[in-house]
Order: sequence, then C-alpha cells, then structure tokens
Amino acid sequence: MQAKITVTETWLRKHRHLYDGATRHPFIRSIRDGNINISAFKTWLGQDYIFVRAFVPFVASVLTKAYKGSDDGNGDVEVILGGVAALHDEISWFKKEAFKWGVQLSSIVPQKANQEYCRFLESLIGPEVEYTVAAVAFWAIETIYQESFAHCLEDDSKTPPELKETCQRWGNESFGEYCNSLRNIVDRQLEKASDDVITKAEATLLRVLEHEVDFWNMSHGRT
Ligand SMILES: Cc1ncc(CO)c(N)n1
Repeated sequence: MQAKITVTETWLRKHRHLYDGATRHPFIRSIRDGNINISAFKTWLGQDYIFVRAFVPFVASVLTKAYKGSDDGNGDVEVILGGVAALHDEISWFKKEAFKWGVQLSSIVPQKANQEYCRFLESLIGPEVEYTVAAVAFWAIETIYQESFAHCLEDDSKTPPELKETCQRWGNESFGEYCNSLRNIVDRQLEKASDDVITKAEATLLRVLEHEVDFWNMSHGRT
C-alpha cells in the first residue's frame, strides 16, 4: 500500500530550494568541509545562545497550546516537554562551550538578523496564534538544525574534531527522532486544520526558513 503523502511532505517538496538553502548553507558547508573560520563559529555560538534564550518562552507557549488544544492521548505535551528539557541542557552547554572558546556571553549584543528572528518568535507566542501554526514553526526550527548538523557528521565530512560535539548536539539520532515526533504532531494537526490555518502555517514555515538562512548569513559574516 502506498503511504499517504503528508502535508509536510508536500511542503518540503514544494519549497525544496529554500529548505536546502537553510540546511545546506555555506556556513554549514564550511564546517563540513573543514574550512570554517573560527571567528565565524564564535559569532554563531554567541548569537545562538541569545536565540536559544528567546526560544524558551516560545517553546513554553507551544507546550501550553498543546495542553489546551490537542486531543488527549497523542502525547504532544510529553514530546514538547522533552524539548523544554533539552533546552535546559542546551543553555548549560552554551555556557560551557563559550568558556572553552573564550566567548564572553554577557557582553554579546544581538545582531539584526537575530533580533528579527527573536521578534518573530515573540509574535508567535500569543493565544491568537493557533497551536497548529506555532507547532509548524517549532518543528521547522528544530529540524533545520538537525538536518544541518547531521550533514556535518556524515562519513565523508571533514568536520574539525573540536566542532564535532557541537554537530552531535543537534545532529545525533535521538534528536532526529524527536524531530520526527514533532513532524508527526504537525501532520496530525494539519490533517484536521481549516484551509485558513493551513495557509497561515505554510507561510510561517517559509518565514522560518528565511530567518534561518539570515541567521547563517549573519554567522558567516555576510550581512
Ligand atoms: C537559529 C537557531 N535555529 C534553530 C535552533 C534549534 O534549537 C537553534 N538553536 N538556533
């Protein structure tokens, strides 16, 4: 039997070019090829720490919406709670990593692309934003990092050993399974969503992809 094509599958096919632009960005390629500029990596590290701090209240809002809005028994809350727990660990990791690279987190000023991305996250927190729309953003944000960093760990990659741990953080298999769970949540929601919500959710996915590309550009020193 042919499996049914999901909404996310349709979107990823339709927006493949933009999606690949986010997951195969020159910044990621430079890690994978082993010619990353370490100052670009440090820029990314400091800016991403700020992003992750802003990501926490957004994820908490998705958790709240899952509790209020999804059918019981699908386990959405548990999956998202796992994401919150991972973020707690991630923040400690950023602090440790920043110390290792001599990056002073307290003095980092968010750059324009980061500010805009954080503002976008804030715009998705309010109760007027549907669970489905917010969940699509959440799934996309996590999955882009998963795919990007997993790419740096493939057998033929030349990722510098000192960056392997960073790539492992998002590129590991269990983070991949978590992203798949998010995708299932999203597809289940989209299956029963109105056309209006589906349209909004697709537009939100495109905005996430654009923000991710801008974020990599910023880290790469191309803004
Ligand atoms: C910019 C950005 N996108 C996605 C993630 C994944 O959590 C992250 N840490 N930073």
